[in-house]
Amino acid sequence: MIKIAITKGRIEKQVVKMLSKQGFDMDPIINKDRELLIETKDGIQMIFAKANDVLTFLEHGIVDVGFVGKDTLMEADFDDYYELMDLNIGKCYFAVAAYPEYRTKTFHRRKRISSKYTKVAKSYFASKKEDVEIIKLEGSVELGPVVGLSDAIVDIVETGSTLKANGLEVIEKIADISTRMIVNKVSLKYKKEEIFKLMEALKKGA
Ligand SMILES: Nc1ncnc2c1ncn2[C@@H]1O[C@H](COP(=O)(O)OP(=O)(O)OP(=O)(O)O)[C@@H](O)[C@H]1O
Ligand SMILES: O=P(O)(O)OC[C@H]1O[C@H](OP(=O)(O)OP(=O)(O)O)[C@H](O)[C@@H]1O
Repeated sequence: MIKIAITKGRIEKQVVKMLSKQGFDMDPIINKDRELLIETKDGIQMIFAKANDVLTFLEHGIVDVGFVGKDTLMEADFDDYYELMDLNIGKCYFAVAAYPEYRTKTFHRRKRISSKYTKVAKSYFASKKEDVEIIKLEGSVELGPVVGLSDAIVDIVETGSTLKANGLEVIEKIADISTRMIVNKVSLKYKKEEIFKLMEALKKGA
C-alpha cells in the first residue's frame, strides 16, 4: 500500500487525470463526494489536504508521497524530503507586483510588502539588500496596494488577470513554480519499487 497526499483543488484534478491516463484506477476519486481519504484497487491510499498540511503528513510519516506546488516547498521550514519529480503542471511564478508608479517612486521610509508567502518575500528583498516591512495576508493579497496597506506584493501570478483587473503589474519575477512530487526519506527505502512505478507512470502521463 502506497500512501499519497495531494493538494486539494487544481493540483488534485491534474494529478488524478495523469494517473487515470496511465491506467490507474481513479474512479473512486473522480466519483468521490466530500470524502478526504480514498483507497483504490491499485493499492493506493490518497488523502486530500491543504498544501501545507500535505507537508505535515509527509513529515510525520503518515504518507509516503506528496504532491505540492514549489511555492509551498519554498515557504515551508521543513525540508527533510526528496523532491523526486517536476510534474510540469500547476505552472505559475512568484513575482513582486505593484502599481506602475512603484518603479519610479522614491520612498522616504521602509517599503511595505504584503504577502501570503512572507518567507519568500523576506528572502527576496534580503537578496536585494532592501530592508522592507513584510505584512502577512492570507489571501487576495492584491488588496494590499489597492486599499493602501502596502506598496507592493509578493504573490503567485498565473495569467496575470488578477493583477490587471486591479491596475497592478509585475515589477520583477522571483521564481518559477510548478507541482512537485516529494517523498518521505524512510518511505523511499522501504517502498522504492511502488514509488518509482508511480513516478514512471506520471512521466508517461505528462
Ligand atoms: N493561479 C494560481 N493561483 C494559486 N495557485 C496556483 C495557481 N496556479 C497554480 N497554482 C498552484 O496550485 C497550488 C494550489 O493552489 P490553490 O489555489 O488550489 O490553493 P491555495 O490558493 O494555495 O489555497 P486556498 O485553498 O486557500 O485557495 C498552489 O500552491 C500553486 O502551486
Ligand atoms: O495570474 P492569475 O491567473 O490571475 O492568478 C493569480 C491569482 O491566483 C491566486 O489566488 P487564488 O485564486 O488561489 O486565491 P487567493 O488569493 O485567495 O489565494 C493568486 O494568489 C493570485 O491572486
